[in-house]
Amino acid sequence: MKNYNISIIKGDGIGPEIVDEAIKVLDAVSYSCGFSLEYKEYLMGGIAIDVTGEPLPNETVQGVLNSDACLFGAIGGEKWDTLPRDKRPETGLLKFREAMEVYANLRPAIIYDELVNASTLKPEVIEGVDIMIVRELIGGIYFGKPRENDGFKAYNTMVYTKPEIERIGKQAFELAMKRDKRVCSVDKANVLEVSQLWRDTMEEVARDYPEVELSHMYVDNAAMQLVRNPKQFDVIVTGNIFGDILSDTASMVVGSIGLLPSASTGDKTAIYEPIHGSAPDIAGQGIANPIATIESAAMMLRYSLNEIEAANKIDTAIKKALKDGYRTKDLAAYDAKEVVTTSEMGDIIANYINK
Ligand SMILES: NC(=O)C1=CN([C@@H]2O[C@H](COP(=O)(O)OP(=O)(O)OC[C@H]3O[C@@H](n4cnc5c(N)ncnc54)[C@H](O)[C@@H]3O)[C@@H](O)[C@H]2O)C=CC1
Ligand SMILES: CC(C)CC(=O)C(=O)O
Ligand SMILES: [Mg+2]
Repeated sequence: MKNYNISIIKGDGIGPEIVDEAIKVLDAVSYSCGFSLEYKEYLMGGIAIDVTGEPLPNETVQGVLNSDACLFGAIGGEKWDTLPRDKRPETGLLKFREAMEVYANLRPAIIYDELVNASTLKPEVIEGVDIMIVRELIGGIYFGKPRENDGFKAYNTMVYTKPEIERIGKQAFELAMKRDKRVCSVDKANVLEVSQLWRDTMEEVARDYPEVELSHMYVDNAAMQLVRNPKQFDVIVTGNIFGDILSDTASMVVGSIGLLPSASTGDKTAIYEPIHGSAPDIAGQGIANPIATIESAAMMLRYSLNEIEAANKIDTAIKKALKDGYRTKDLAAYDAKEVVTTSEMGDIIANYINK
């Protein structure tokens, strides 16, 4: 029987709640498809600070590097917000992504037929939406130096090199080749030098993909177009901060931030994580939507473990749970037959794996 080593980072806030549900579903699907998963848990974020004094213990990096794939919840919370920047949970996460060299963050935003009414948009605008946001994850303004805040003047630096843009561009075009062959590159080239390099480099990458149509859009317009007519997008490729913001917007286009999964990939171990944060406002209440994390686990099976049948089974089980009217609180107003807790939603999806 095939056995995979999975590193688990639950993190803070709702992190442990949602990751536990994804593990429940992974256990059901691995049993059903005849492979096994061995989990090892590692610390990152606020919990790691509390236990070890560091937001990213070295053991976590080594453990994840030695695993086949990593499933991650979320980190952060008010308790750690007053720490110096380099000691904060978010810095641990950024350092983690950098250490794993996961430069490509794939964030699919797909409307479930069962949740068309949950979208903030009209059904005719939302039906059939299937967007892949390809966000550059280890460069740009979140990482650029110099960065400083001396209490009077503060600055950050947005930097991209041509090779960094080329590698994320190639990822976007490769994905587009398997989809509708359209890439929209989002930047702010009317104002930023770094965006001009981004745009010019995307044009160069596009020459190797003559079948793919490349368009460019300024990020302010892209934010508007996402809610005006999301179906115009197939693959969106963009930098770190723009992708961060646009994917949260895209989540409400398809109904809830609790629905959007992601894969953070590079040449080492990939990390699978929901796009949302640790949601301290709802932590411990059993109302978080675990679907984004469960779907991230499905992406892990598909991309890192090549267990396609198992990934498809998770997709089908999620759709069945939604079709049968089960909703967590975030979606309670939309065609709910029964409003369920985080843990009940995990149970329902796990039980539907073999039905
Ligand atoms: N990848 C990560 O670990 C991330 C961590 N963060 C951190 O998370 C903390 C909270 O940040 P926020 O800006 O509040 O963003 P957030 O994404 O945690 O929450 C934003 C809003 O969405 C809701 N929400 C999020 N996930 C949900 C789910 N699964 N089901 C139902 N509702 C959900 C929350 O209750 C909140 O009202 C901060 O410390 C932030 O730095 C933020 C984004 C990503
Ligand atoms: C701490 C942030 C950089 C994480 C975030 O908002 C994200 O990756 O979506
Ligand atoms: Mg974000």
